[in-house]
Amino acid sequence: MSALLQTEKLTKRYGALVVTDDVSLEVQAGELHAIIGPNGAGKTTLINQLSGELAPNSGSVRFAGKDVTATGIDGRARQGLLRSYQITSVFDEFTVRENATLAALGTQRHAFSFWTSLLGDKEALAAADEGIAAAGLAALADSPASDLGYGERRQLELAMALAARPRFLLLDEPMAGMSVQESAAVVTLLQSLKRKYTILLVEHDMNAVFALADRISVLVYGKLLVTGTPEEIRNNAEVRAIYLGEEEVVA
Ligand SMILES: Nc1ncnc2c1ncn2[C@@H]1O[C@H](COP(=O)(O)OP(=O)(O)OP(=O)(O)O)[C@@H](O)[C@H]1O
Repeated sequence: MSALLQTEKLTKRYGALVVTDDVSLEVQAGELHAIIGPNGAGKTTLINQLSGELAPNSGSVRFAGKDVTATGIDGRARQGLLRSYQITSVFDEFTVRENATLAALGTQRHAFSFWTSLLGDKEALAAADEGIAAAGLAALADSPASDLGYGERRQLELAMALAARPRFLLLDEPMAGMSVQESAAVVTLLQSLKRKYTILLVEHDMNAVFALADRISVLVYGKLLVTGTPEEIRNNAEVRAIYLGEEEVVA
C-alpha cells in the first residue's frame, strides 16, 4: 500500500494558539484511518485543511501524488478527495435520488446548469443510485428529504458524497447526535464501505473507532502523538493516560 493522502509538517495557528502543530500524517490507499483526541485537540481544524476549507500557515497536503495545498474544496473534490457533508446542501423538497443526482452533477459542471439535465443525465443518475445503495437508503430513494429522520439525513449526506464517486472520504463525526441503534447502523454501513474507499474518520465514539479503524492517529493539543493499529493504540501508555477514565479505549 502507498500513501494516498499525506501531510507534511502541517501547521495552523490562530494568534498564539497552534491548533495544528507540525502534523505529518500518511493515509494509505484503501485504509480506514481514524483520528481521535480530546476535545479541542484540533481534529476538525485538521480535516478542514485536508478538505481545502482552511489554508494552513505552513506545511503541505499531497493527494494522489500531487501537492494540493493551494487547491480549494471544489478542486480537491474533483480529484476525488471529498468531505461527507458541506459539499452541497440537502434540498428538503427534493427526493433522496434528486439530491444525490445533484451531488453527482455538482462535481462535474456549473451549479446552475444541472436543472435542465437533472432527470436526463444517465451517468449522474447511475452514480446517484450507486451512492444511495451504498449508503443504505435504496428503500427511500423516492422519498422527499424532508421525510427523513436525523440518522437517515446523515445517510443522505453520505449518499451524496458517494454519488460524486470519491476516492477518499473525509468523515467528521458521522455518529454525532445519533442514537445507539443509529450509530450501530452507521458502523455496519462504514464496514461495507471499507476498502472500496479510503476513509479518514474523526469520531468521538470509541467503540465505533476501534471496531472500524485499520489505523488510528491520536492528536493532542494539535500535535500528532502516535499512529498505530487499534491494538497498539489501546496499549499505548500515553494514550491510556490521556483517556484515563474513558473506559472504552482501555477496555
Ligand atoms: N477560527 C478559530 N479561531 C480561533 N480559534 C479556533 C478557531 N477554530 C478552532 N479554534 C480553536 O482550535 C482548537 C481546536 O479546535 P477543533 O475544533 O479543531 O478541535 P477538535 O479536536 O475538533 O474538538 P472537538 O473534539 O471538541 O470537536 C480549539 O481550542 C478551538 O477553540
